[in-house]
Amino acid sequence: MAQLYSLTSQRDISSPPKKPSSSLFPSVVEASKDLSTSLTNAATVGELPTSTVNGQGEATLGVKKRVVIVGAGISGLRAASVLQRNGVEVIVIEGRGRIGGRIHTTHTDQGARDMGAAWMHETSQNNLVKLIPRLGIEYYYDDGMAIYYTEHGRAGAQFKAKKVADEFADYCEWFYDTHPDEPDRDVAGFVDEFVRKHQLITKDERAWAPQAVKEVELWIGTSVEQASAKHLSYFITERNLYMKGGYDSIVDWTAKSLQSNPDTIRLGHTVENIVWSEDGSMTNVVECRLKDCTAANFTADAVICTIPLGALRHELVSFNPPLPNDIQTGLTRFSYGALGKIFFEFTDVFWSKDNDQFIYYPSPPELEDGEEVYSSSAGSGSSTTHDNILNYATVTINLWIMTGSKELCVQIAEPLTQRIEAMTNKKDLYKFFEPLFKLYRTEPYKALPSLVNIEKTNWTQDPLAGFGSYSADKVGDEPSLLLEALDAHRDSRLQFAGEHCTEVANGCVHGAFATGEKAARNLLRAFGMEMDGGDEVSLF
Ligand SMILES: Cc1cc2nc3c(=O)[nH]c(=O)nc-3n(C[C@H](O)[C@H](O)[C@H](O)COP(=O)(O)OP(=O)(O)OC[C@H]3O[C@@H](n4cnc5c(N)ncnc54)[C@H](O)[C@@H]3O)c2cc1C
Repeated sequence: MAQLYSLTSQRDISSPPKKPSSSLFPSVVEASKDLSTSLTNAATVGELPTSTVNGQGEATLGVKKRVVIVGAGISGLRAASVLQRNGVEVIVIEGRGRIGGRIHTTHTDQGARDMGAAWMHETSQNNLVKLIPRLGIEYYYDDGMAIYYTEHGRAGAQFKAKKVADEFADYCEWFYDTHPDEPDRDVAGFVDEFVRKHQLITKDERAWAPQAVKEVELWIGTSVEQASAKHLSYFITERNLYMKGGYDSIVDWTAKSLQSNPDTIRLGHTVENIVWSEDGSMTNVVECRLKDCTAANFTADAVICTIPLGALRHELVSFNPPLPNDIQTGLTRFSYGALGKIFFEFTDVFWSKDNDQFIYYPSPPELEDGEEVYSSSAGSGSSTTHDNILNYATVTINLWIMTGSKELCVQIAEPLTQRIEAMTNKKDLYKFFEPLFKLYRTEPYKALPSLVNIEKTNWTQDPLAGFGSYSADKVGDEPSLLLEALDAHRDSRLQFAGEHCTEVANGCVHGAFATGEKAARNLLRAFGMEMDGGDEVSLF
């Protein structure tokens, strides 16, 4: 798969798209033919245009517009269903053999495992929550009291490092609100300075608060050493809702209207190149490669590209002509993170049955004077001299409480995600994580029960996921540049959608969903078509 992509990104698309002649129909075929000859065995789909292209973006009476949507993730599916409902012919091109993209539920006899999105975030503002009662989805707000651990065991009620970390996050937001011209810096460095200057915290809190800040890594998917302090997304008050049966029910609902025609969603088609025009004066062509290496082209009045930010940044799809400068600049100033998950199934539940999450903070480095920061009652010495999971912040989900399965899901962030996702030996994998499970035992004198099964994510190995999980603000990023650029091109026949195309709910399913709807609406407006009033989950 990676090889296919590297070939793609180097391919020279030498023939520029043709301007239509005064007779529009022939020009559409011409453009398709020219492009199909540039690919061996290319089958051009849509040679009979469903609409005329008049260069003005006006709808032509009685002729259906066609839009090709690249990607059958939540944003692409939503875009397609909104367009279809409003009378547009849609074709969704998807590289995988399944729909859903970064929503991927696997089902075992123990229950559902969400390898990608698992929670509905910001539940007070998230319109998708309306689907929970409507579809009768079983849910659980897993925001009960978490247990905090260090390598020395369970932290007590007076462990205030987390509070100091929250205070730092407040300070960070205030600082950049009031000093917008101050240079960005990494979160790790900024929190170190914060605790050093803080005169009212204890020595232990000064040492542990920067460790507690690392909990944010499991939200943003990247390390505090890389994360931007200026754009730190820190979630303190919102509620999160977990769907016990898996997130795929939301994907299925979104895709339902598209599945009545089996030709609407084309699975196993990897898009390599998009020939596009901003103003509709030329036909758009989406060029794909199938698993058996044959090629297929799809012509359209417009294209919505929903491939992940990581894929755009790696230039895994080429654009002809190249993307406008403002969009290209925006792409370079918005980074991509890598949250990973590993599911461990055991023969028995050995952890607390009362708590939703177990949060682990790695030990701080020694203080400058070499003094040990935290004296261990366990007296086992520092585990952090060993190469294991205890050197990293983790958030572990208690699946037993959610689904009754004897499973824990450990969440990790980059750069550890890349390393773990590349591991193939399950024995080595378990050995790496085992010290964490030993800590979580409610009866520490007992041996751990047998491991039944391990399943891990592989987003960082996957070009269709852009080699990561979702967008992340790293030092020096300015995500508003991309969003402003997309807005400046809101009438373009090449639209972008996906979790990276929004400031609100960025990185989340409901954010991605809304961008699909927005891109569809932009096109309907550009086509001069009436829009319906939306449905119950519309954000407009
Ligand atoms: C581990 C993990 C945990 C997460 N947890 C949560 C959570 O709890 N809550 C939450 O709200 N969000 C979460 N997210 C984020 C959420 O999953 C995404 O924001 C959302 O699903 C993105 O949808 P999308 O449509 O933008 O992109 P995608 O779902 O990635 O859809 C893009 C589609 O394009 C396809 N594609 C890519 N390249 C090509 C190509 N060249 N040709 C054809 N098709 C292509 C892909 O296969 C994919 O199907 C998580 C993500 C991950 C990875």
